[in-house]
Amino acid sequence: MLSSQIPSADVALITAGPHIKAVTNYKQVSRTLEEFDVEEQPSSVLEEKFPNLTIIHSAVKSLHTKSHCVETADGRVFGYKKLCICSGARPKLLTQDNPYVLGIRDTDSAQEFQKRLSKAKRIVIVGNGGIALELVYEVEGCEVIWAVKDKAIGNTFFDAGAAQFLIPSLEADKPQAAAPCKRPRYTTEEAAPGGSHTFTADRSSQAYGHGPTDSGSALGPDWHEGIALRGAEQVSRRVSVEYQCEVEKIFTSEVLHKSPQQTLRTECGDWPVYVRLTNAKTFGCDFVVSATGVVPNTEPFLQGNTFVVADDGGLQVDDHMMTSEPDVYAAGDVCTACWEQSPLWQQMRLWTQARQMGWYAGRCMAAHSLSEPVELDFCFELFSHITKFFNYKVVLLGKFNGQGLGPDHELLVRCTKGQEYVKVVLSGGRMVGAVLIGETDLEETFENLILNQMDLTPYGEELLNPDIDIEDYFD
Ligand SMILES: Cc1cc2nc3c(=O)[nH]c(=O)nc-3n(C[C@H](O)[C@H](O)[C@H](O)COP(=O)(O)OP(=O)(O)OC[C@H]3O[C@@H](n4cnc5c(N)ncnc54)[C@H](O)[C@@H]3O)c2cc1C
Ligand SMILES: NC(=O)C1=CN([C@@H]2O[C@H](COP(=O)(O)OP(=O)(O)OC[C@H]3O[C@@H](n4cnc5c(N)ncnc54)[C@H](OP(=O)(O)O)[C@@H]3O)[C@@H](O)[C@H]2O)C=CC1
Repeated sequence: MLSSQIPSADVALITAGPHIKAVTNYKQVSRTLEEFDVEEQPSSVLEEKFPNLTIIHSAVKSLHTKSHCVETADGRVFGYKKLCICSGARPKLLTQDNPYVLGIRDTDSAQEFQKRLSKAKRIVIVGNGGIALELVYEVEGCEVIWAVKDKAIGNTFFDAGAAQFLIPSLEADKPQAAAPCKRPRYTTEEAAPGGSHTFTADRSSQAYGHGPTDSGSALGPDWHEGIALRGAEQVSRRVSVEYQCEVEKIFTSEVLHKSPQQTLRTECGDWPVYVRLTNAKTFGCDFVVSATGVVPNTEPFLQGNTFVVADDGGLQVDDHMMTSEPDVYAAGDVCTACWEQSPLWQQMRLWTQARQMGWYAGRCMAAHSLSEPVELDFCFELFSHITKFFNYKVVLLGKFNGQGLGPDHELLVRCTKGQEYVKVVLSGGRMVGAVLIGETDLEETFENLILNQMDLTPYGEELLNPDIDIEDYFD
């Protein structure tokens, strides 16, 4: 964005990763919903496209905001007039430095996971967000114990109703793989080697590194397509969900050998590692996946500077994506949006928002350099996200889980088992959010209804009457 907005300026992209990921096949689905692919491209492709762009492959070691320069791991120093920090985030692991606890973020950590999984008979997945939802559905040939803090699955994206709709998909066989995704996989130079419910259906373990040099880009959508997520057993999918519990303790078999708890070993079998949950159950397993959220990658930038950091560890940015340090902007997972937000938008660390923030930060940097005014982009008016869980298309709009609305809201739900789940959040008779699972075709109409804040009281429950073509009606 920056390169195209000010062709006369020298723009440098400094990255610790070996590849550049570029947005391709961008499609504006509706006013705020968008879909796009992300492809790895050689630096030369971007540099040819933008003659004013230079790509530097080295990690930033330190930032000196007073003297306006950054130092890279290979000892070079680059001065800047304006800087945007887009260093992403890393997994917030349950415990650091435990060789049996893995996080998944980038290509290397995904490959390490795949390698360890290929020899595993049982794994424990902790967390109830995006990565856990993807893994429990995709992993085959290995028993999965899924420990979630909540009463229902997928708390970061869904309410209990949607979770109920999705759960039968864990029991059923996966549909035959669709046509292979045309998008190039996220590969490095070497190709990747090939109350409880039960549903049957060498790099070191610090698989995710913490230093700036070993942090690659986050994987993003479809990362598991084209890589086999298969364990060592002949079973298909077998997931047991342990609800409303957290991890109390993780200990290895050596600890068990030395402890007087031999009975535990007899009960749980002989495993490399054991996880004790707060529901008093202990599971032995081959390894644990900590899918417990992310923490912004701010370290190399903080030392010696006076950034204001938000409670979640992100660099605070204002409505021009500016941090508290002069001439320093931030975008994507590393930042925390601290402007007065639209009542229908919230930050979530997602690919879509990273693209939108990066794009808008580029516009702001260019406008400020040219002393031009710039207004907060329209994309921050309404939260919108399209994704896929359990092979269903999922669209989330606005306050899709009634976030921040308190008890003062109403829900309308329409559900056809195995086909669609539609939930609308109404506040004062106006639509403020929606969850659409399946091919509902309602996203554009609902987006409009949310944006125009029309009083829907007269329609009542008819709003979700499947016999009314609501799209036609509101057109
Ligand atoms: C497994 C997985 C699946 C996901 N699936 C989805 C999905 O389906 N939909 C969705 O919307 N989002 C998804 N996400 C989230 C999405 O990938 C992130 O929100 C998004 O990539 C954030 O973009 P970013 O540019 O801020 O950070 P990143 O993509 O993490 O990029 C940060 C970049 O900064 C570089 N870097 C870090 N530190 C330094 C340094 N000191 N010096 C130089 N360079 C540095 C890194 O090498 C990297 O290239 C997923 C994430 C994961 C981990
Ligand atoms: N399709 C998509 O859109 C996908 C998006 N992503 C994104 O990638 C990033 C990483 O994904 P992920 O790691 O799943 O993060 P998420 O933020 O999606 O989910 C983290 C989950 O872990 C829970 N949690 C946090 N700490 C603990 C703990 N100590 N014990 C047990 N549970 C805990 C959280 O609960 P609580 O919320 O109560 O804190 C939450 O349920 C996120 O930004 C996510 O949005 C990832 C995969 C797919």
